[in-house]
Formats: sequence, structure tokens, C-alpha cells
Amino acid sequence: MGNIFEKLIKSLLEMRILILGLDTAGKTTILYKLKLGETVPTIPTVGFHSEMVEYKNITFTVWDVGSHFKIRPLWQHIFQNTK
Ligand SMILES: Nc1nc2c(ncn2[C@@H]2O[C@H](COP(=O)(O)OP(=O)(O)OP(=O)(O)O)[C@@H](O)[C@H]2O)c(=O)[nH]1
Ligand SMILES: [Mg+2]
Repeated sequence: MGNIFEKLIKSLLEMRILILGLDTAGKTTILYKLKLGETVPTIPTVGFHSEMVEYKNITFTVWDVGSHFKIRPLWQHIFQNTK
């Protein structure tokens, strides 16, 4: 039984969430609201960054990807294994 719970917890820890959207849509703002519980000033995301987020007893990794039109062709490479 303990093994089932260990597997469930492990799968939750490995869950990755990808935030995509057009420039200034509020992606980074959402990420920090989830992580810190507050709205923080942001600057346009260059490239990407990820944060481990704990929300309502669930831990997951959130990938926040810059949306400049030059970066958008790279989005296809980060879809894999993302839920
Ligand atoms: N009024 C309003 N402004 C918001 C909201 N969410 C974000 N903003 C503002 O919109 C601007 C851009 O927010 P970001 O979270 O940096 O947007 P982003 O989608 O990460 O932008 P890029 O990194 O350039 O792709 C910031 O000045 C935020 O304060 C919202 O729900 N309402
Ligand atoms: Mg951003």
C-alpha cells in the first residue's frame, strides 16, 4: 500500500506545467502569484525560467516561457512530457 502512495507522490512531484501565451499576457505574474501568493512586478521574460511551486499540498514544476516572436518557434521543443 505504501508503495502506491510513494508512486502517486513521485508522479505529482514530476508533474510539469507549461505556461504559454502572447507577450504581456500575464504568464510570469501567474507563476509568482502561485509561488509567492502575491503579485510582484515583472519584466519581459527572456528565454524561459522554471520554478518549483507548492500549491494546496501539490508540488509541481512550472515552466514560464518568453513569448517574443523570435522565441515562439522554440515552443514546440518544450511540449514533450508537459501536462
Ligand atoms: N491589469 C492587469 N495587469 C496584469 C495582469 N497580469 C499581469 N499584468 C501586468 O501585465 C504586465 C505583463 O505581465 P507579465 O506577467 O510580465 O507578462 P508575461 O506574459 O510574462 O510577458 P512576457 O514575459 O513578455 O511574455 C505586467 O505589468 C503585469 O503587472 C492582470 O491580470 N491584470
Ligand atoms: Mg514573462
